[in-house]
Parts: sequence; structure tokens; C-alpha cells
Amino acid sequence: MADESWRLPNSVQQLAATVQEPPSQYLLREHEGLDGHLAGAELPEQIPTIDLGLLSASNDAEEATKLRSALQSWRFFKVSNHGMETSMLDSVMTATREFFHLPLEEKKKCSNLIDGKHFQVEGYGNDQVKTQHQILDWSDRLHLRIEPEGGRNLAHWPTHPKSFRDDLHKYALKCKRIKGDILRAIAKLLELDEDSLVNQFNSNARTYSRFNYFPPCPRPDLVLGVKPHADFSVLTVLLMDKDVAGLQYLRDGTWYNVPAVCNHTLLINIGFAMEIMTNGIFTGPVHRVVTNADKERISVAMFYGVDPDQEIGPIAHLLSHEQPARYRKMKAKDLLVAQLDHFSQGRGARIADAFKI
Ligand SMILES: O=C(O)CCC(=O)C(=O)O
Ligand SMILES: [Fe+2]
Repeated sequence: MADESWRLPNSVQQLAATVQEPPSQYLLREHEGLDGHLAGAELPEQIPTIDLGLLSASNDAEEATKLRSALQSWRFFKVSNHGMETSMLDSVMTATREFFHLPLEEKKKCSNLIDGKHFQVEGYGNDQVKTQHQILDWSDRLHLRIEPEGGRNLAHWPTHPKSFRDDLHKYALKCKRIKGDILRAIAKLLELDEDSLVNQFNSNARTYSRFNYFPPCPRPDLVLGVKPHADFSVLTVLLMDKDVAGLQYLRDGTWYNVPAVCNHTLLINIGFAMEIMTNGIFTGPVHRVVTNADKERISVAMFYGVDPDQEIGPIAHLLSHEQPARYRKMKAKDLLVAQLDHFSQGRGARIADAFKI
């Protein structure tokens, strides 16, 4: 029988502790369109910061203008005054770090492999390995469904550290408020009914959180922590490591480094689902994560997606004779399946392009 062991991904954390050189499946190949130099450029200006208190409490035109400009230029932004204590962000990061520092056998209790071999999206592990040519990411993850709350699969939710579940639950509640505030502000920018974006999320809408762990990598010049991609979500709230940088965004053909800042920061970007709903008025930024030789890095992404069985397409109010639909309608789950397939195969970062008319 053919050797199929390549289908079972390694714990990258385990690999990092044992190998001098990353195995070949992790190495970028020039001819696959990956540019080979991963250093990234310094951002020429500060990351736009939106004061959520101002944005949501009043009709603050200045903050709304800043939001529009952030969505059109860098296409990601920080939020301040978001009502979350630094101690809460610290707790989530500490619980995440403690989870990844548990022995492998302990983490495997939350595994994303059924019977040790059949891949599912939720749980602890890595991307599905579909072909022997797939370039693998230098990271391990824990992927958990947060909403609908009744659909949480607690079998995948760590019980160590003890605070993990509680911290995550409280953090998710706060993030949901942030998501609502931003979606209402974006709807206003688009001159839509204030709740028209929030109302796209029915009781079966899916929120996933992804805890990313990037161990130090002996070849940061040749290995990526996460391949270039844009998120499939409507909106993503990203909690970044306060000490170690690694995230890069692509703008006009240049990769820019997002610096680590001394406090844990919440970074927001929109994803393909929002791009399609807004008929491309706002587009999901392409980003990736680079590795470094010395330090581990962690991040926690909260992805807000709609009900997988819901049809998504450009919102009717944004269409006119002059502005016809630029994307086909599709089931949200078709976008997700296409994204997972596309991403694992490293077939370019922008799956939304495949849905353009
Ligand atoms: O680690 C990061 O900063 C970003 C991770 C990311 O892009 C993702 O999980 O989709
Ligand atoms: Fe992402």
C-alpha cells in the first residue's frame, strides 16, 4: 500500500524543537509565485486607529471619515476605546500561550483529526494536507466554533488552563459588540439602513476563533507562518502578540510589516464575504505571517461569518444601472469550501476573484 504518511501533518511546535532545518514541505518555491524575500517594508505611516467610542456613540463625522479612509487605503485598522480591559486581552493571550505550552498528548485531546486521521475544521492541529506538493505553514492552531453558542463543541475546548473557556466566552461577548459597532458604522458609510449588515447574521451565523501558534523557525527567509490569503469572513477581529511582529499586509504590490506594539492590540479587517456584499466597494486585504528564528509568536483571530446555508451576494441597495453586480450570488458555505481548497493548495490569495462576474 502506498505510503500516505505525508497526509498527517506534524505538530510544528514539535518539529521546531527537534529539527535543524525545516522539512522540504515548508519551504517556499520561487516558481509558485512566492516572492522569495520575506523581509517586508516598514509602514510609511501609523496604522489608522479608530476610536470606537466616538464612532458608535455619536454621529462623529471625523471618525466615520477615518474609517472610510482606512477601509479604502490600508484596509485594516486598529480600534481603541473598545471597552475591553487590557487585563482581559492579557488573560486571553496568557491562556492561549499556556494551552500551546501543554504536552502534545494533552493538546491532542482537542485534535482536529477524527480517529487520528480524518480531518475536520474544528480542533487543534494544522491545515489539511491534500497533496504532496502543498507548502505547509509554520504554525499550529486551535480552531473553535464560538457561535451559534448552542453549536459550541466543548470537546474541542481546552480544559487546561482552567481559565481558558471562561476567558474565551467573555472575550467573545466583547468582540461581538465591537463587530456590531463596526458593521453599523460601515452600513452608515454605505448609506444603508444602520442594521442592514448586522441583520445579515441570523441565528445560525458562524463565528470561529483561531488561535495561532508560531514557533521560532530556523529558516525565516524561506518559510511562512501563514500563506498569503484574505479572510473569508465578513469581518475579522485579530488580537496580536504584543512582543513579536510577523503579520504583513499587501498593498499595491508591497508587503508591509505590522509592528508589534507594547499593548495587546485589536486589529480589524474585512473579509471576502463583506467584499461581495458591498459589491467590491470595500475589499478584503491580502495578508500573510512571516516567521522569525528566535521567538514564538501567538495571535487570536475571531472570524465573523454568516449562516453557511445563506445566500450571499451584493446588497441590492448598492446596485444600479451604473453599478451592476460584480459578484455572483453564492451560498456562504461554497465560499468557505472554495477558500479552504484554494488556500491549502496555495493557488493565490484572492478566492473572491473566482466569484466575479
Ligand atoms: O497571526 C496573525 O497576525 C494573522 C493570522 C491570520 O491572518 C489568520 O489567522 O487568518
Ligand atoms: Fe487572516
